[in-house]
Amino acid sequence: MEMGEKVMNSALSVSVLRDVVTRLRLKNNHVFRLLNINPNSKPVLLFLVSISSSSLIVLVYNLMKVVNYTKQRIFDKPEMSSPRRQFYNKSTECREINVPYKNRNLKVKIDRMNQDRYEHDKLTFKRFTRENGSEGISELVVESKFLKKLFVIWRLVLIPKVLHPNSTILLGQLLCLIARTWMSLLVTKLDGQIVRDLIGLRGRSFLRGIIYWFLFAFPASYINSGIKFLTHRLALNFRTNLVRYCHDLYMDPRMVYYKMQFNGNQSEMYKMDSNYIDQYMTEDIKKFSNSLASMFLNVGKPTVDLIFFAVYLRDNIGSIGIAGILMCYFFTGSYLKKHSPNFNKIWKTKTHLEGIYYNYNLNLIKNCEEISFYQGTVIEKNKVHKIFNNLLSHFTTEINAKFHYGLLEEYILKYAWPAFGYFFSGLPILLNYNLSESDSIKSFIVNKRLMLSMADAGSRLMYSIKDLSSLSGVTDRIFTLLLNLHQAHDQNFQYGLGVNGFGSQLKFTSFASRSILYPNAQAGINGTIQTSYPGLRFEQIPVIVPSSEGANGTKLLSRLTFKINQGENLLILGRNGIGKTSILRLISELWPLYDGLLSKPSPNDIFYVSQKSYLFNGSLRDQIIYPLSQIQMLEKGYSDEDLEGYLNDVGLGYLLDRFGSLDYHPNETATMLSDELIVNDKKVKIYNSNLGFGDGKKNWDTLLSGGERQKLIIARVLFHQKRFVILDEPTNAISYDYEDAIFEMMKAKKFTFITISHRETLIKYHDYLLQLNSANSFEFKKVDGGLRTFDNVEKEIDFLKSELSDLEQVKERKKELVSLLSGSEE
Ligand SMILES: Nc1ncnc2c1ncn2[C@@H]1O[C@H](COP(=O)(O)OP(=O)(O)OP(=O)(O)O)[C@@H](O)[C@H]1O
Repeated sequence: MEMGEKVMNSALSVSVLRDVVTRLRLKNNHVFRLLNINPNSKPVLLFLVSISSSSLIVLVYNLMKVVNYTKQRIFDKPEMSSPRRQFYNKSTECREINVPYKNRNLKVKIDRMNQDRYEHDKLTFKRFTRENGSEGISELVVESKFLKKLFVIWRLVLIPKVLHPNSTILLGQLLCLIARTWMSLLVTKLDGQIVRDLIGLRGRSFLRGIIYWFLFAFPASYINSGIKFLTHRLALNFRTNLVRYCHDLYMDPRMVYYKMQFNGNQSEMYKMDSNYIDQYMTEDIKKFSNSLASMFLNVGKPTVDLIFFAVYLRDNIGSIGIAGILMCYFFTGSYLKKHSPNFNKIWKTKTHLEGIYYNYNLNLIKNCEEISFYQGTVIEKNKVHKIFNNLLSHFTTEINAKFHYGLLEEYILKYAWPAFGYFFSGLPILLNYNLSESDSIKSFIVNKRLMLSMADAGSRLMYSIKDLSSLSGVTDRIFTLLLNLHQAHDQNFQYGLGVNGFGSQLKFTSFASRSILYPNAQAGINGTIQTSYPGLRFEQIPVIVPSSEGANGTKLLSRLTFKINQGENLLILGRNGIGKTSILRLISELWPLYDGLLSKPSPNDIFYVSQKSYLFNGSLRDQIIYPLSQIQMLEKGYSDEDLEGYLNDVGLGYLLDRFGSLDYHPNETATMLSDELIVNDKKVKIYNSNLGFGDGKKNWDTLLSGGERQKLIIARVLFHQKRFVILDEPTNAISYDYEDAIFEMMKAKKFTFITISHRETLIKYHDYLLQLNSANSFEFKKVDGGLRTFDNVEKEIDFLKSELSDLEQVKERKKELVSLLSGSEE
């Protein structure tokens, strides 16, 4: 109803306007005559065009709203909602996600990831590194490879094809800029006319000039706001493209977010500290998008102005005059540029130091409890002061450099250039004695205004060098980010080699050619991984920390060999730092297999539990079902009652009483966002709390104790019911009685589990023991009914002897203590 009214109003406004125009132009022609206005003059026409086009835009906008509203009413009935539609829309080949907006959920469509595109783009980056080498950091005001890098980002991410919405916006921006400059010329002429009429005491003409001025204001305001709107829109589109591109690479199943730490670019040109990737992905992308979008405005506007004004001025002051002005601009501008500080370097250092300062504060918040226990306030304060002082001294250097440059800049751009303007605009009047006084004033006003506008355009162009310099710095950072992401995303990712390994097929090259290219990386990734194996088998596998040294890197364990079948549980024991978790990293393919054969079940049949309990910002339910969503859980046929059962199994049933329900979210506002959907023919309420919104004040890590967190993770294991579970120290914070119950339960539920632990007491729940003694020594044994089995009698005798000697030592110690106690009593 409301829509209909809006359409009617817009249609009415257009017809009323047409009516008014006809009346004004035809019937009331005498009004124009009275005011001395020409109905066909540019101000009148421009005024009418801007009014009618804005009415048209309002009409089209409202019509589109009505069409969309009707389409939604007819096609998107709520009862037709299916859970699939929420995540993957087959008809449109895109993913839909819910984004909270004004107390409701907006469905945002995200195009499906096109792997081929990224593989193709990778080639461009590889070619770039090959052709441009890896020279040191640029000392120039604008980075030496700036344009090349910008071109790569532009072509691959910002505007990947000619017919792209962003090209349309750019074209619109250019047209608006030309229109604006043209209108400035008209206004300049009008300005001269008004002053001439005033001096010549021509009242009616003066009044006409004022009316024209008011009429001009309409199209000029439209165009100025249009330029600003298009600039903001373009910046937003650039940012969206870049963020999605980075997320596609970073959040890939190839686990780029993990591998980034091993991407060791040594060259300054491509170096990136993965600890600060958050700053690259958030702040830098935002800065890059904003400064690139406004760069068109900052450079494009004065350039268009300069060209237009110069051409127009040539008619007034002649070619020699205009050449003189431009020469003055050129020489003073070059002088200024020569004395400009390296804003590119200044900006890059500032960003880096700010990143360190920001990360330090983040770390302090994250570890506040630990630091408080250690009473580490003083040392932390010293550290933060040191970091801030570095930032402060950089700011001081920057301010000083800017001050000196600013002096020169102000003198030349603000005062010298307008002085040239006055001089050259006065020349025609001084040299042309035949002009009347009012005509020479008009000519002077027009020329002066044009000169000042030209000087202003020139100085804006010079000021934009500073912007260009910081754009060059941020382009460099964005290019480095994309390059590093592509390197870590490469199928043949060469750990630790960075640019040297990017694009090289080390795996397949001959030993001789490899040692010439990379003297340290003398052996590549030669291991074989076999999946869908009904068990776990390690055949002659070395455990090596990934690095540029390749297979010659730090060897934690050598030639590890063991095998278990489905249904047989394994315990891995060993001292701290021997490489237990690293075995898990090999199985999950986070680390490369440099040699040997690894046979493992299909990835869908394995569930990994890491040493640190990973709990995140979401509801209690989300913690149990991670990494599934609530809809996926319901689709699989699980209900909240099942989850409550798992919580009871691990002894956390009381959490339901404490928090009220599984919907509990540490951040209450997040649970308010809900959706009703039909899943498996049942109407269910879906909470979007797993979107991760929260104020961060309360989280599961602070709400639960260490043991409770581990129990919650075990509930997660029970929920997923994968055949193979690999657990890294899963119960080290859980009391012995519950540890017993948990392992018994997992055995009863017929999980095949591989446990990494220090606790020998866990042997009784396992069928096999892998005892890691040192880098070159390990024992793999079958455990029988909780007792160790031995390969030969000698070994069993040795074991019993050591146990007996331990017992003897204990007896001796007991005697000593008893005698000490009796002595003290006496
Ligand atoms: N990304 C890495 N870069 C360099 N060294 C690493 C890396 N990850 C692990 N290491 C080293 O590998 C060694 C084995 O680590 P791992 O985590 O496997 O030990 P662990 O046996 O599980 O020890 P713990 O029982 O204390 O958990 C450690 O000395 C560690 O410093």
